[in-house]
Amino acid sequence: MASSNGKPVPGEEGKTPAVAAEGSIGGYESLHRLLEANLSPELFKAFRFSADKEFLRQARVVRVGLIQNSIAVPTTCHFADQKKAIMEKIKPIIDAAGASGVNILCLQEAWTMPFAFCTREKRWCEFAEPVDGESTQFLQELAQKYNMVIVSPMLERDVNHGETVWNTAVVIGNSGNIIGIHRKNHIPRVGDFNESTYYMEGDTGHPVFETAYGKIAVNICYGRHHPLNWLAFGLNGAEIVFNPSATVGELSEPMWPIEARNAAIANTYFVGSINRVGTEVFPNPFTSGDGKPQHADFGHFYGSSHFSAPDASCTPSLSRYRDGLMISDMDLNLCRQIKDKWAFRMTARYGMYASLLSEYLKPDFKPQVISDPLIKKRS
Ligand SMILES: NC(=O)NCCC(=O)O
Repeated sequence: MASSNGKPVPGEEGKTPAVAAEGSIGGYESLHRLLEANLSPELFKAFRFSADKEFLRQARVVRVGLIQNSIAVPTTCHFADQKKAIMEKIKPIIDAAGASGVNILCLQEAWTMPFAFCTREKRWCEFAEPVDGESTQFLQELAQKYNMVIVSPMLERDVNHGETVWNTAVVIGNSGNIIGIHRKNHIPRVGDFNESTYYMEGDTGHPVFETAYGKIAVNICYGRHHPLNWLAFGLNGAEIVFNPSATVGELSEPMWPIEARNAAIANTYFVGSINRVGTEVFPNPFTSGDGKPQHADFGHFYGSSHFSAPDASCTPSLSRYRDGLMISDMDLNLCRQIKDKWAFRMTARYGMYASLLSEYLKPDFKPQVISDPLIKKRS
């Protein structure tokens, strides 16, 4: 269940990705493991993020967990059986997190269902639940049992507003209470990620949830490509931002190890990145609008969940093809220490950017381009 020792899968050493074990990369569990083995920088070694000892503040070490998993049964099974099976599958992993003393745990995007938004079939909306529905109740019990904050990204049915559907994260406090929700801000329009067929851009802004263990926020999946989204959670004071995701190798794997680390550095907080694992095959084939043949799966969800820290360090990632629980201890004092060191907040020139953005939003905006007059003379 935990991450591997980072060595190539036996018998797969040095093989190209095409012939390696299902989903491995050159015989390594993940891209992080490949980099770790071949570059061996200190920065790839941390499972514990420490901070300098302070005289006037106690250390604020929290234990944080991330769960990545494949679906439990085929997507052709009865919906009720799929929901039941995924809960049964995830429970022992949450139990393991609880037994390990995890304080804050985050699950993957839309964890209660297959990531069926590639299909554009509306029947998958049946998986949507009210914020206080079945999956939340299931997690509330576990949160209370283990005195653990749990972040539950799920498909929400807003019964009070015309039964609308949202991609939502429910934040459950360590007493089993619902602290609040955040709805995904940026909805992808790329590849087979046809999520805009199902739900709209979120209306909850950039909430930071003050929990018993620290200030946390949730930047759901595609929001990780938007630096201002990361910034806004930082401006509201987040110390840990989770990025529960569902993304496939062909589309985003080269970006995956970079974006979260960059966000952690630029915004001086910790980031917990989570991705699904495996290939989910759907009953009916669909097309991607690119002239290529129809297909019945999204591609390979490459896992590779990991933590990034404000000092540019990060953990190795979990496997790109197996379920996993990543646990890391982090001293949240590091956020302020790095703020003091680098002064990114103080040097940020927010006013200058606010003026540019407000000009940009006007219909008569003209980009600030100064042309070389000689170019015009020549043409
Ligand atoms: N779930 C989701 O938003 N995926 C979009 C693809 C990506 O951002 O890599």
